Amino acid sequence: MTRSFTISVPASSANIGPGFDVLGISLTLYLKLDVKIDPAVSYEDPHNCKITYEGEGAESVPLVADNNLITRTALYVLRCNGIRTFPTGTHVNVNNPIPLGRGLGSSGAAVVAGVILGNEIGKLGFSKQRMLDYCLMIERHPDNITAAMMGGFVGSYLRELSAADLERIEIPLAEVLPEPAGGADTGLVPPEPPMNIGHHIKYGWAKEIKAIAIIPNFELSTATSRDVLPTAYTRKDAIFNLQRLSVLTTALTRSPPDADLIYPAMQDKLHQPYRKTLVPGLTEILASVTPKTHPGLLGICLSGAGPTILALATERFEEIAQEILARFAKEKIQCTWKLLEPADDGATVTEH
Ligand SMILES: Nc1ncnc2c1ncn2[C@@H]1O[C@H](COP(=O)(O)OP(=O)(O)O)[C@@H](O)[C@H]1O
Ligand SMILES: N[C@@H](CCOP(=O)(O)O)C(=O)O
Repeated sequence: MTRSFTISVPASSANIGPGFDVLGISLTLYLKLDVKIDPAVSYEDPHNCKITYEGEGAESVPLVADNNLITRTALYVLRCNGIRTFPTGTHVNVNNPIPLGRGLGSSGAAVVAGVILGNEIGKLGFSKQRMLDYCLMIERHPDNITAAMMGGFVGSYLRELSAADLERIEIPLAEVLPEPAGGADTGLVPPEPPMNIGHHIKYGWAKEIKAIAIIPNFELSTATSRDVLPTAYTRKDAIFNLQRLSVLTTALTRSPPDADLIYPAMQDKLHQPYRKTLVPGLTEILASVTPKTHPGLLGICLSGAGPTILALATERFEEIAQEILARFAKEKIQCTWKLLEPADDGATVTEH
């Protein structure tokens, strides 16, 4: 029997200033997979999976099942559960409006979509909480993944794992995801993730607050942007962030939002100062676009690992965006911008 369904997963912005690897907001920009399984059709593919792709990344994303992040993730979930390939006649059409490598959680959305795809195809019946465990074996900071899966404005942490569980989660990624084998199935059974790796809480969000994403026209991989970070911090800098984080999560729930509280609470000393070398103009933009110069602005930060800038505001969205665009233009960087809101439902599956 033919089956078709759609998986929808939102983009996300991680960190929100001081919440490095902790805070995330899902955003109303959705990666969509239209999946059709027709056993009467046979695709010439060793994994029985035909991938078609539209949108961001269409020129670069591989369309081979064991090489594409979405289907490779789905294969990992299936193989952990004793299923080697997609069912005969699987067609996955990807529609992706999330720009790649810009700090808007494209890889997080792809991993979440892949885990949900594996769960649906294998009829595994996992809860979102269990699916998070699978996601966290692949993308190991929980901020984007949790926001994309659960939706809304979320805080998350990783449970301290037992020595045996730690061994399972610390194995190299190449041993978790099936390696592109050019068609040959190596027979590898990947390790199942430990239970309940990630814990999260969903905060409220003041209805007046919208998110302006200013997106530069260059990619910055999360890995490169993490490589510039130090391995140790001073107590002073850790306390600086913790103090702001403790205020910010509640300040963003209060109506009307208080810019005097939120703007300083979105300052950070753990990642943004180190990433300025990768995003020309970053320090100047963060310091000079303020609620005083731009009424309506509440706070401003690097979105995820960058290079996108996220400005939270209640009004004058166009004006704020144009100011940041002009500042990037001085650095010879062209940008686009989008006005977004938290995507409350997170990832969803709709049967047709
Ligand atoms: N829709 C997608 N399909 C396949 N691969 C994707 C998709 N989205 C992202 N990726 C992979 O993730 C990479 C970007 O991840 P990353 O550097 O973490 O940036 P981002 O901030 O966008 O998450 C891309 O280069 C690509 O390899
Ligand atoms: N906390 C991570 C978040 C990375 O987000 P992405 O959207 O850039 O993938 C980090 O700051 O490295």
